[in-house]
Amino acid sequence: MTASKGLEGIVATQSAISSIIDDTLTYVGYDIDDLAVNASFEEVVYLLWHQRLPKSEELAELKQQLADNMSIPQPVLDHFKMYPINEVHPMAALRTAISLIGLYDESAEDMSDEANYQKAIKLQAKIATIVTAFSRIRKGQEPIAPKTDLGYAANFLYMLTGEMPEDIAVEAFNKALVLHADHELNASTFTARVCVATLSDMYSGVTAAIGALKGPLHGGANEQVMKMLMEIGSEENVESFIREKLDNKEKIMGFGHRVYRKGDPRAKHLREMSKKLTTLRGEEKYYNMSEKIESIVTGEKNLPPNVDFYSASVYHSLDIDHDLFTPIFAVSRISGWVAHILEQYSNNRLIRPRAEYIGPDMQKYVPIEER
Ligand SMILES: CC(=O)SCCNC(=O)CCNC(=O)[C@H](O)C(C)(C)COP(=O)(O)OP(=O)(O)OC[C@H]1O[C@@H](n2cnc3c(N)ncnc32)[C@H](O)[C@@H]1OP(=O)(O)O
Ligand SMILES: O=C([O-])CC(=O)C(=O)O
Repeated sequence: MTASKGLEGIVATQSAISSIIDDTLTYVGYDIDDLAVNASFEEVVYLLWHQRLPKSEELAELKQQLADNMSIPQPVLDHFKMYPINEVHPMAALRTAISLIGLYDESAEDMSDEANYQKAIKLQAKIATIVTAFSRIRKGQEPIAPKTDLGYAANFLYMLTGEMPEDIAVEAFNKALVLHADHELNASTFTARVCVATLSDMYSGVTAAIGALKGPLHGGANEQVMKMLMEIGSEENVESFIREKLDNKEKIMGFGHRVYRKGDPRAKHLREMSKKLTTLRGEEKYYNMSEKIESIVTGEKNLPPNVDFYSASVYHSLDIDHDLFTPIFAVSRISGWVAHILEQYSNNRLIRPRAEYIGPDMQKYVPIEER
């Protein structure tokens, strides 16, 4: 038995949800470039959960179900006030809150297909409210109730600020949600599948997935990218900052990928949005700095940007707090986690790989007084 470090190159499951072949990403066979330009996030959610695009009445029904399920139990809101909220990372708060809302769902342990589908809707609906309510409560503001006539992207931005978002912000946010929704067997999705393959419940699977997404080698990279841009501060500083990091063999956040070699197809959409939005906000410097970083890192290391790189300046341009970038990733990716959890339940087998043992051999027990 020989281990593949990080399970590189191991095919661990079959899936009909999304695929990455020759650097092309598809959701259920639809190219991400096509969906990014044409689809609403709700259509993508339906696509991932049903493996087909919705007809208009099916889409309307899903939108209604999401709108009807957005409120969260008062004890979850009260819970945010119980700890030093300004010292807590929103991803940690989200991880706990998702687990907590499971306690208020009477059907949490009901493993029927219908109950699991209802849980999917509840989770997708409530995660937007959790993230926005947390953000407001920590600023001493009251949470804002969703508007049932708004789409998912618009509602998120509305609940965050209490103001009706501009069309351009809704369009950009919707596109970002579409681009982040699913990604084959990435670390957080794999985590979710491993968890529920024990026949544990959906809340456990999603809670585990949030924990995996939080790390800076995965979804947590988008916040780190913004931190780096702020630290660099100006275009003139890019060259020396990045070269020093590369010389010190430090990783540049937002670059590299386990699967893509030539590049992440999502990055170009985010690059385009970053250019447009930073220009509109008079903050072109973040786009210009990003472009310069890209040119150095690709030139020196042949590492293209991943989805996390330009999403940072996009979210910054939408006036979103930097530590909410990864929770927003989760708001989108929960659609993929849930799709994979439903797929895992539908054809389940316990996921239990082996380890290549490299520890000592043939040891004899030594009584404690003789050690
Ligand atoms: C949504 C997402 O999860 S997208 C990924 C988000 N994560 C990041 O942006 C963090 C930065 N990137 C990375 O850490 C990695 O590229 C990962 C985690 C994405 C992929 O990791 P792996 O496939 O395990 O590649 P690994 O970390 O082994 O890197 C291979 C080589 O490329 C180098 N490398 C990889 N990424 C980077 C980077 N961002 N900056 C500099 N060097 C890098 C490594 O140092 C290593 O070099 P070596 O062979 O000389 O030791
Ligand atoms: O697939 C991966 O390893 C990481 C990634 O890009 C994602 O989850 O979107």
